Amino acid sequence: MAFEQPVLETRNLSIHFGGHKAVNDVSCQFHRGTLTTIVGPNGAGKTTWFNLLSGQLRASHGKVLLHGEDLTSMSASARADKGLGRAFQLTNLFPGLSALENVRLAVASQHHTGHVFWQVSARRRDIADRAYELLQTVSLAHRADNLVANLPHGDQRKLEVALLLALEPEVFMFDEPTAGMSVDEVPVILELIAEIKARKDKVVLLVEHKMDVVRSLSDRIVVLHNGELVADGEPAEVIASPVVQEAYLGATQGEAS
Ligand SMILES: Nc1ncnc2c1ncn2[C@@H]1O[C@H](COP(=O)(O)OP(=O)(O)OP(=O)(O)O)[C@@H](O)[C@H]1O
Repeated sequence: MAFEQPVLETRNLSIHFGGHKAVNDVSCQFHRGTLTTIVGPNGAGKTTWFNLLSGQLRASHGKVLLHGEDLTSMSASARADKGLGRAFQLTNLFPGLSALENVRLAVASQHHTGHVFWQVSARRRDIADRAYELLQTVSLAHRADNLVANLPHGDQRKLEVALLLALEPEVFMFDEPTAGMSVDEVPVILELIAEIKARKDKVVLLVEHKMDVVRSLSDRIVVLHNGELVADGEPAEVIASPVVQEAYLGATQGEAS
């Protein structure tokens, strides 16, 4: 693994809002088959760094590379086409369509076949089958015909994961995927993330505050504090490090323990 080229890399990635350095000089590499959790106290720069990766924000300085290709000046949609997939906390769902229609649209966007008449109906069938299969994967088959606007919050979050799976990205980015979910809904999402990790062919990046989740899923933890990368390594080692204890005890007492 150490000799493999990284799938994703940031080099000196920075963004400044006026004089405030929200992300400052962050360099790290992510390899295929790994799950890395980005932790840090509130305001540390985690979401901003995600935004710089996915293209919602443009860097003031530094680079984002995917397989060595510089994506830094590309739009968010161009980066998504290249393989950077991000779950967007419900903003990419169509509330007026059913759960199945939402997934079908995402699957259809990935199927580029010809327009020969006999191919069209076979293609439609494939897309519908795949969409239904993805709903089953996220335990939402029973909600297939429900309008998204009427789904409980937890089901909407699951649907979002189905949309992300439909896009078959190479890099999965999850920003607090279980936020706002009831306790009984959380395991479905965590198991899905664990399954993606178990496939060993993807890069998974997770922003997460809950330390039990971080511990159970992560191969590696990156710690941001005041926009800077202050620790990066194996979970047990990073969690025990003075810099993490201090960062967490300063802002979210008890969570790092
Ligand atoms: N568009 C913006 N303009 C000005 N300041 C911003 C902007 N976006 C983020 N910031 C600032 O950058 C810093 C990092 O914010 P960010 O949301 O990335 O932190 P975070 O680690 O994700 O926090 P949380 O855990 O609370 O979600 C904060 O001080 C925030 O106020």
